[in-house]
Amino acid sequence: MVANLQLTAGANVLTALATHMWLKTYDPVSVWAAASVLLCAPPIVTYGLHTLIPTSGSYNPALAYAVFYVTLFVSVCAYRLSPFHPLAKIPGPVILRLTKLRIAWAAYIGKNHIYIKALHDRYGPIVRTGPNELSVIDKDLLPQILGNQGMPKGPQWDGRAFTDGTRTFDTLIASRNTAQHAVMRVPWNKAFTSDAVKNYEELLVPRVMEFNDRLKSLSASGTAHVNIAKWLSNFAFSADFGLMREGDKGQRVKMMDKAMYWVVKFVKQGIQDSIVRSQKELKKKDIFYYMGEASGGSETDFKMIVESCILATVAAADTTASVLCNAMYSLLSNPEKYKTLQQEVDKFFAEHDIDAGAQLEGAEVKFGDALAGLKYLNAVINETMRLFPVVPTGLHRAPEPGTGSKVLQSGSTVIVLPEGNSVNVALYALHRNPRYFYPHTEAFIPERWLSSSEDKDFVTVRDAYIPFSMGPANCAGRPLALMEMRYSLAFLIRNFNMEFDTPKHDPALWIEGLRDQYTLQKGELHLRLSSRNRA
Ligand code: HEM
Repeated sequence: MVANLQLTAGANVLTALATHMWLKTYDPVSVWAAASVLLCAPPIVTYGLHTLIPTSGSYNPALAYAVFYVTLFVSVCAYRLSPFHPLAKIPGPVILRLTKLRIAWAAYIGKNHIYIKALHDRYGPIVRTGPNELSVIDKDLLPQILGNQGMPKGPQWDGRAFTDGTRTFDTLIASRNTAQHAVMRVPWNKAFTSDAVKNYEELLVPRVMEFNDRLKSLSASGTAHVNIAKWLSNFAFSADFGLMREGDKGQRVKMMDKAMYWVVKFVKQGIQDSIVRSQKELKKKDIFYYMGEASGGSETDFKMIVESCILATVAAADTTASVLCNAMYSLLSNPEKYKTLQQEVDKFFAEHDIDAGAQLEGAEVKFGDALAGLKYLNAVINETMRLFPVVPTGLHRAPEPGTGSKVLQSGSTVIVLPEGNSVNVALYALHRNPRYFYPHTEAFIPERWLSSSEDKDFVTVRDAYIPFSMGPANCAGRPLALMEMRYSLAFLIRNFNMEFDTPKHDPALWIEGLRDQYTLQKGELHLRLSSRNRA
């Protein structure tokens, strides 16, 4: 009997160790392969043994499972804590060396950005945030991670290809293969040349006008109480879905807020919308026009338009709205900065004679290039994206499969990152690193963007500021996003007096409501708003 137990236990200890070796060597393995081994290995090995050695007593599957799982658990924990792990020398809390459960909790409550920043404050610019994962905010490592010689997207994007139930749609943002990503990126680059962006300006200007008109009519009889966060989200969606006129009837903005959780539901709606677009609006010179042109009318057209529609909608809409809301919050929290911006904008509108209402009706009035020259406006947008980056922790990269490993070096620190391990660049912590932005790192000071490199008042290390990421997978829509934000902010500041709607709504709740769900999701921002008197 004792010999039987020893035999079963010994066989399953060896099986568990072999399973750990297999997982370690070939990770990531498919869920099915892992589940099959974990479920079937103990009974098969034990049964086989008892069949081969008839004198070994009765077959005991419960004991087999118990020994197998306990051994596997101990082996995995010991390895993750051991000096033999490739990330062993990187500092970080012990619990994160063992499991990502703590990070998963922070992500679940939407506060991953705060948690990761606290880790960097304590452990330095390179932290081990999981058994096989690092978080990095060392600017010298950014090109090696995100740049042309960097790495493709990491495993967080596995399984994120969209499906409508019958077809699968690969997306640019989720592509983990460098060559495939480069091919998929071509139409996006064509869709954001400076000529193309000038065409989008024609579509954008009437939207900005309509947005302002709607707010003006709300405040026609004095002061309007508005949740500007909701209005700005609707504004960002308005070109595609006509929300400003109809309200959020299709619940797309609401769905969007939860999109990172309920991707499939959102995508089914996105596919439906893209079918409508591809049938109706491809002739217009919008993003989809250029996408269609780039594909040359091939049979992949439809697939690409669908994929692009979904990605552009997800990538474009709540990103710009998030920055605009955070800019409003920051300006209203710093009245002297608000005043400085208002003076600059008023001067600009006067100089360009933009105040003659009728002139603004037509989309032919375009001054995006001139707005790009407004120093303080741009400084406000920069400072907002420094403190509130739209992708706070999610720039995830991993060594290209088949390359073995990636070597990262900063000064005397050398990290060898084998396949199966990954790196996150946490913009929220990077942009709030006092090494790069000093003094008053946590404060909203647009002036730091106006300083020159000789300026002694501010340290502003521009290489450490990458709100649109960098390298081959940087934000494809950057020029459009910047243009949209400049227009929207300049017109809001020019046309309205705004203040927090206190005491009815506590502005502090705005910060509490910000959630890191890959993009920075927002809560409500209640303002009192009145139209500014015009001469
Ligand atoms: C303030 C607004 C925006 C910010 C801060 C922003 C930021 C970002 C960031 C940080 C990434 C890179 C993710 C990574 O490296 O893993 C990204 C990717 C992307 N963004 Fe934006 N974005 C904005 C608006 C837009 C707009 C308006 C569009 C298009 C209409 C857009 C389209 C994309 C696309 C297609 C990608 C994927 C690029 C690739 O994987 O090659 N974004 N964005």
